[in-house]
Amino acid sequence: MDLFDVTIIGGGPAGLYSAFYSGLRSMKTKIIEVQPVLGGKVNIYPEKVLWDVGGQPPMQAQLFVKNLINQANTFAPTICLNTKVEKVEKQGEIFVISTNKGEIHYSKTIVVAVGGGILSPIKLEIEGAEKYEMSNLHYTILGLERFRDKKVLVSGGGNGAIDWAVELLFVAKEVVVIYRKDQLTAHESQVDKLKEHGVDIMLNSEIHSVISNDSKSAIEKVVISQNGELHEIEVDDVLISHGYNREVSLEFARNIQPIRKDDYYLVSLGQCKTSVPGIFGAGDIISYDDKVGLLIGTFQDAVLAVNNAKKYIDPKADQYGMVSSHNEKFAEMNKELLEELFCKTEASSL
Ligand SMILES: Cc1cc2nc3c(=O)[nH]c(=O)nc-3n(C[C@H](O)[C@H](O)[C@H](O)COP(=O)(O)OP(=O)(O)OC[C@H]3O[C@@H](n4cnc5c(N)ncnc54)[C@H](O)[C@@H]3O)c2cc1C
Repeated sequence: MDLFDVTIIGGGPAGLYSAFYSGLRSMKTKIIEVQPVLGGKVNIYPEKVLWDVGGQPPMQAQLFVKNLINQANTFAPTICLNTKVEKVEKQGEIFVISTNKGEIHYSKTIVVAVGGGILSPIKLEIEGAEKYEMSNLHYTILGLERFRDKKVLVSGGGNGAIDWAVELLFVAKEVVVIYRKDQLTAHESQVDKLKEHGVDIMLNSEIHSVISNDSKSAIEKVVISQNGELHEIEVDDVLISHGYNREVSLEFARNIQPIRKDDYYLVSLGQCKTSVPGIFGAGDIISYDDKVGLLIGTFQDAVLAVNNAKKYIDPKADQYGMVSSHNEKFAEMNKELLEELFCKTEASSL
């Protein structure tokens, strides 16, 4: 039996940072991820610029994911892609994890980092809307250039929608935002940017129907219902950002059953509240008072989960890992990095 100290279910930001941190704590680590790539839901906004990750310069999400994956690989965890965890059981002291491939994985502890689960965007509920997905109806932005000099209607008022609207300001000819509530719910500074650019923000508004071109392959006009009145708006592209449906199909054996609050697992100091010890949680899937569903939150969650997993396996272990500047695991790597930096400084001063 190939027994791991910790098996991390989900290879998004929380799972990736957990893998780095468990390596730091000398734990034999495995990540199991259902998608063919690591990075979690950050992969649905690859071109978005992230400004709010502490200590990082503003960077596109795809570079952030690349950095996260590199960091997660520091201690060479075992990584299983295209593998969906279907069931977790505990036999004696060991967790037995079954996957959709019929494989069984064995682990002393589990970190649940399944985030939003398996995501699919909430689609526009208009009959036949799917046929425009091949042309100008979008649920995410995979390349901003596509929208250069276009008039784009963005439907949605949360952070996802408004962040996209702000990104579009720099390429699109015109951006119009519509939202069904009477107030946008996104971060204030982003909303302010839209206002500064004079973006037309229609509140209490929903898409009523769409009017297509003669070939019926693209949306030409969107009919908006606002306070009972209908308005037609000409568009080049429509971006729907109404959130995501989540499939959280991970099953726990009857004798485990984590305590949930809505769809989320309740944790205390990284430990999932279940009837058996040894299951920890990190990232968007967990809930505790004032939990922040942002990237920075996932890192703190991961550290707590891993430190407590370490302590569970070895009660005599330190509660915290040594900070990287003092940690002997990095001594050789630090030397190499510093030498490289020194050479660069020498070269630039010549
Ligand atoms: C449009 C959008 C924009 C955002 N912008 C920002 C931003 O600017 N700044 C910021 O800080 N945060 C932002 N966020 C939030 C941020 O992306 C999340 O907080 C973060 O991705 C959560 O990481 P996670 O690892 O907990 O979950 P996820 O990223 O959801 O990763 C979970 C992983 O688990 C996998 N998984 C699920 N079920 C299983 C299973 N049964 N078996 C195996 N694998 C499984 C999934 O495939 C996924 O890869 C944004 C989110 C969205 C949707």
